[in-house]
Amino acid sequence: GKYQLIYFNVRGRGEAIRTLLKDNGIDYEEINCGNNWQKEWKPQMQFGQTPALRDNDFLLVQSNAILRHLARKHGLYGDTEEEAALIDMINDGVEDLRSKYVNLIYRNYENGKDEYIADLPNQLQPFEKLLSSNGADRSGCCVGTKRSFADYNLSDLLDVHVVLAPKCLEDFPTLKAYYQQYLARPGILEYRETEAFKQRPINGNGKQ
Ligand SMILES: N[C@@H](CCC(=O)N[C@@H](CS(=O)(=O)O)C(=O)NCC(=O)O)C(=O)O
Repeated sequence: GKYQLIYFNVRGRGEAIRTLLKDNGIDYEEINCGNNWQKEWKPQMQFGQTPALRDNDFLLVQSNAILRHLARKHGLYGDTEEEAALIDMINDGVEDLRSKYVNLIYRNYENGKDEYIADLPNQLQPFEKLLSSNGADRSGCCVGTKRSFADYNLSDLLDVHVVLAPKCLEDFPTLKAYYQQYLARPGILEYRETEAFKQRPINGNGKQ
């Protein structure tokens, strides 16, 4: 049956999942749990949180577990154990920076934005180095020659940071090219022209 993505109407931790599904032509239904979150949806979730993926009668939460589940099922986890390990390593690095970004947005935006942006080059440098050094064939893959789930998570992370700090990729040519290749992918280009994408806020509190 069709997958269901259960999440709020924000990009947040759901957007990497959406772009993976869209870019790979995997059909899914979007369920907005914001309307009756506390009573109807939260109690169903193993950690009381969302995003959640329903795969027939299998309910999975934790955004990175969802990405990995879809990657295993749809061939987006590299071709070797080493590639899978590098994909995991990069995705965990994405998670580290995403957690810092989420903390800024929801807990420290006014007082922390300038300092966060000043430190952002230090946070992006490891990704620039990784993408430059691992011999990826420059087709927009962070590992090897095939897209992986980490590419959707990293690309969404760059996307939200370009909104927060428009010039943040200027000193990182490899990251910038990687991000532009992502935006140019037919599946992504088409998705970003939909009303569903354009109307969706990046975060739940209107800050970006
Ligand atoms: N580690 C979890 C974090 C999920 C999370 O923090 N979800 C928030 C929404 S969001 O921050 O991802 O937009 C939530 O469910 N909040 C509602 C609640 O906690 O009741 C993941 O990666 O999925």
